[in-house]
Amino acid sequence: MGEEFLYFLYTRALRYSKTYFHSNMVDYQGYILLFIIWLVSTIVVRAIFTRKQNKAKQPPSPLPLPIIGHLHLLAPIPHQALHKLSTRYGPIMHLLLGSLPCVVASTPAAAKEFLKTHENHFSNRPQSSAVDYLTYGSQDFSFAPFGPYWKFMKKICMSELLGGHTLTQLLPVRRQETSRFLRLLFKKGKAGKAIDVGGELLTLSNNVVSRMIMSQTCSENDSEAAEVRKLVQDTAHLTGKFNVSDFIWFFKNWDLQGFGKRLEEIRDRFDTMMERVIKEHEEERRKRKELGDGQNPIKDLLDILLDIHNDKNSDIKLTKENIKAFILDIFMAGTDTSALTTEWALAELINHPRVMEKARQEIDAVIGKRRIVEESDIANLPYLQAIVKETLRIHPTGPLIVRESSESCTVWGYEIPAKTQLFVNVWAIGRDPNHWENPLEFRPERFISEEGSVKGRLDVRGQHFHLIPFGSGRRGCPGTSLALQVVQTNLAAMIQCFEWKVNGGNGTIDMQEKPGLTLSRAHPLICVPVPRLYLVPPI
Ligand code: HEM
Repeated sequence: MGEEFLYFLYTRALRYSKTYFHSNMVDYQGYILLFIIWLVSTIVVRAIFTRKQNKAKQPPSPLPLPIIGHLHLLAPIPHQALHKLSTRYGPIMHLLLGSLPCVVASTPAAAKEFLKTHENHFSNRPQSSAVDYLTYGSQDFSFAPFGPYWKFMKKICMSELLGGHTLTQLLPVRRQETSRFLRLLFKKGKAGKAIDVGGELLTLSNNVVSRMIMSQTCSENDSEAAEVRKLVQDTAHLTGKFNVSDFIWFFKNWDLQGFGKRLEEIRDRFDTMMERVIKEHEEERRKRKELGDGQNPIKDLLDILLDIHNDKNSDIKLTKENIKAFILDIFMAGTDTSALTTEWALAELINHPRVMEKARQEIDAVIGKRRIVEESDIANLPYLQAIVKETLRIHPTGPLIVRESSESCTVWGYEIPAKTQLFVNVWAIGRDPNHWENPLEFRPERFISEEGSVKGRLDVRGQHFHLIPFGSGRRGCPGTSLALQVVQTNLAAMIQCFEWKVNGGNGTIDMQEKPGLTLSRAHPLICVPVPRLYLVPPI
């Protein structure tokens, strides 16, 4: 009823303003009428909101504005704004984002309540029109509702696609890409040239993921690699944009910002690339079969997915659209998250020379100066592991975990209706002074036990709710092992092989953040990698 009344008021306002502007009349009465409509609708929204709050006990909330609710409070950087609001409204808040009801959990206890105690109610993710379109009508994995398809894909992810066996088989791919990356750094460093660290790390992680997914197809060819990178960047850019029609029911069927055309263009580019890559894989597989090649070649992720697609006995029929949408998921979830984590870690180390030196001493003591650090060395580098944990605590590259309630439930005595969006503020949780001593200080020692080993108690895999950079529970990140391997190994090699010289400024790095889905640096990290050890990375 309230919504209908509001709709009536706004259609009137809209019609009036159209007539008004079209007739080009300067009529002060118009302003008065618009003002009255705005005032009445504000009062109505507040009355509805307060009545609803009284009816069902809802978490505390600031007063919403008509139409936009609390959207205006999320600027400029949502996780920071939500953190600030939580200091006033508490660990569980209720917000209206346009017409969408949301709850925000900002402490470890609140996160545990939603992600563990009420996991069954919060195992879905909300849909957005951009993601729906790009994933062939939500045929992907990351946004699939919790159900048979998601369970099937999760099992394959953990047992095959991102499981230990596949990661071991694809180790040479990661090793080769690290070598390429280090060679480039040596070349630039010897010439005294500065690099954009974030840009080079993004190329590295994109190449690793491309090659793991579809073998040499992308990274052997520089223009194809660049094409994939551009696609990933464009997709991240568009899906990270605020789309009015997702939040304000009034504009649901309008494309006010002209997203439709851009989405179409990106999906066409992605689809053309995927069709070509799938065709090449199928051709290769057919040839191998015809030749009766008894050898067991190393399978990339696309091979594994095509095997399932062709398997008549598979529990679930995997369509080509499912495969393409899954690959898009992996590109989106697995590339810039790892690159950004490494970039934040290096920025912290440059700002904390004592920590950098201690990490270097550890690496030199364990590996020596005659070879470059490898993935298998990481287990023997507890201080390096602590640096990565400390980075993920202060700079979690997925700062907000986003879920949606599948049915109504009661959390801490609050009524949470079905279809409520949940934001778990991982960024705020990592800085909670009730759980972290001097939370804003970068101090990896907090993860080291007295005898020098990593404190086993504090893991990043979702068991300890004051450190959940990879989420928690069944919808937690399936790429955690891969991400940790890639980040730790490349960071270790960057510490071992180079001194990092910052051009200009007073030698310290600015740590400001920039808005976006993932936690990016506001200013690029530009440094000269001055070679420290003259080791030639093998190809
Ligand atoms: C430092 C790197 C990374 C960070 C910080 C990160 C963080 C996250 C977070 C916070 C979530 C949401 C978890 C939840 O809802 O509880 C997530 C989901 C996901 N991540 Fe990662 N991630 C990283 C790397 C990767 C990599 C390398 C891959 C794959 C190659 C990956 C694949 C995924 C997928 C597919 C999901 C969706 C899972 C689902 O909905 O069931 N991530 N990640």
